[in-house]
Amino acid sequence: MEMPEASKQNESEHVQNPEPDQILSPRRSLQLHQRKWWISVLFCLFLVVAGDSLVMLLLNFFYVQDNRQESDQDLQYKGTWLQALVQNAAFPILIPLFFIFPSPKPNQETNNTRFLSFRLLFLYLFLGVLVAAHSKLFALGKLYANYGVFTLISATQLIFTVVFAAIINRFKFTRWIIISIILTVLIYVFGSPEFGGEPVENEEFYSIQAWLTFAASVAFALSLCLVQLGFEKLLVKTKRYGNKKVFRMVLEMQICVSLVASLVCLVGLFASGEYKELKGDSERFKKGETYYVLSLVGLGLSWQVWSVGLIGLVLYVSGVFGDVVHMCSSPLVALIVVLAFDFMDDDFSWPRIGTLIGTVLALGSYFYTLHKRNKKKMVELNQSENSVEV
Ligand SMILES: Nc1nc2[nH]cnc2c(=O)[nH]1
Repeated sequence: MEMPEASKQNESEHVQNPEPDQILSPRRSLQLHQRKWWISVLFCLFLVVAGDSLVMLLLNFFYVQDNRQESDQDLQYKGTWLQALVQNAAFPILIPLFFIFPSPKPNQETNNTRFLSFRLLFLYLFLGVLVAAHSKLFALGKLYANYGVFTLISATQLIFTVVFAAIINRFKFTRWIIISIILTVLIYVFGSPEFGGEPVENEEFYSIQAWLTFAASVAFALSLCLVQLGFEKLLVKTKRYGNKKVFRMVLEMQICVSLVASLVCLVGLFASGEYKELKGDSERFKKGETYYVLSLVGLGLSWQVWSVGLIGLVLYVSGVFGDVVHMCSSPLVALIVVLAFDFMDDDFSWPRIGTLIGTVLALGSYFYTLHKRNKKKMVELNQSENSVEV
């Protein structure tokens, strides 16, 4: 059969200009690929830890500056739609990055089918609503009672992530991953930072807080596993971005999901009437309205840094690993909060030093599994090369 002209041209271009990876031996190419992968993983890990630290610093700044002692009792529980909106709304800063990052050629056979676009659209819509829900629920949960109780209940997010990952992603657990998960839960519970948004004693609602935080943890865990499923089944397997996992996928996911989540939170802000309080809130801010706006902008940007890192870890490794890194950052965040704020009774004592050491062990044992997986791939390649030579 006669080959179409365009396809002939494509093929000859392909032969004349092979991709850099194709010039190298398979072994060298795998080595380079694994090195790039490690750099991407470490970069995303850095983003998650930096995002977590910045968010907690700015949240503490926000609530310390909010002059609640000087106003009527119950202001503490308002402003949660605003917090949920801030968690998602700064996504437009990612749009220029999306166009800067290179996109590999899409696969001609599978790209642009209507069915695929519909499924992807549905996934982004569903994830957007889920992210809006956990943003709002976590914001409420944090403000309803003691932060120690909040971390105790929100530690279940990792347990839910593990369960969903086993069901949805068919996640394979190793002994080292299980050790890492157990250590992470302990670190998160015992190494939590101080939080300036705690209510005073007569405002605490433990039973409501428990349910809200529980629901937030389930929604967060489900969103991580669905993001992973979306990457695997809709973006990578269908070769929408060629054969590779590329950072552009992370940006696409984050921009689309945050757009939907921001719209939901915006509707919540107006429908609940919370928007009417923004003026009073900004006037009550000790450092003045400019700092009120700046702290919200800073929070918005910090949440984006965190989310991009988290989704990056889901793409390159898994939802479980993303959650492990997020929760392991807790002792480091606690240390930064001790250094930055002068909260009563908040010091970096031996139990917290212990959680910091635990963090190294938890991440170390997960990294050990990742290292072993990479090594296994290299050994398999060597074996297949040897069997071809024989
Ligand atoms: N997933 C998640 N975990 C948290 N731990 C403390 N705050 C949060 C939050 O807002 N989201």
